[in-house]
Amino acid sequence: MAIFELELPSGVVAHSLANAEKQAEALARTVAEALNFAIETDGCASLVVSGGRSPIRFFEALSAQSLDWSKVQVSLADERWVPPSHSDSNEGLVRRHLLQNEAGKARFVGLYQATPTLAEAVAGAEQGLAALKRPLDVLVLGMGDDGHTASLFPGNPGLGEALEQTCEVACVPMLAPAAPHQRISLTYPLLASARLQCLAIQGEAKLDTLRRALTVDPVQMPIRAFLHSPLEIYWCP
Ligand SMILES: O=C1O[C@H](COP(=O)(O)O)[C@@H](O)[C@H](O)[C@H]1O
Repeated sequence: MAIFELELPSGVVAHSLANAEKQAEALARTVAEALNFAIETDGCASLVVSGGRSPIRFFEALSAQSLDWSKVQVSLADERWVPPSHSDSNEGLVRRHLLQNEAGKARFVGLYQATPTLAEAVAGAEQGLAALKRPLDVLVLGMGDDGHTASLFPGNPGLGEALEQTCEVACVPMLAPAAPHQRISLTYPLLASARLQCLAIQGEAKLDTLRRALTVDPVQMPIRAFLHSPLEIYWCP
């Protein structure tokens, strides 16, 4: 199934790239252009990226883009509640693959704190996120095979509220059903405030997930909440 066979809501743009390298380059160019535009117009820019297994090439392509990185804030759509040195840490991933060389001058707004409880870490992350330029300039989402995005996982008690446009908090605690770590996720209104919203996915299985998501409610498959204009999907086989 090619991405163009999906009946996407009007205003959702789909880019089909030949391979992961071309996907990373195309997405990095689009993101850098939007960040440069924000720096020119507002003097600074905010970028929220996702973790997981797939964004490494994109991070490396983006870190090589010509940008005044000292004027860019970088934060995360979600985090596992583990220290940055842990192999599952999204902060660690971003530090290793994006915040390198010139891009190391960007200001990182992390979500992890070494607190006794997850609730305290979420409260600390909420305070840190207050410094993030809003509305966001750029959001890059990923998507799990169950239709989760950021760490907005189906089945979590606080999910419905986190997906509401009226949700007043920037982040919430979440638990992934099949993964060991507790999580912190940004909520829908902050994520969806981004002027440029991109979803980066790879492989036919993720197109199947997307096709299913188009037929259900966001609480069943949270990516559904983002499947509207101005989303741009970057897909490769
Ligand atoms: O758990 C997560 O998974 C999703 C998807 O990751 P991928 O490696 O399959 O692309 C990711 O978007 C999210 O940030 C991450 O915490």
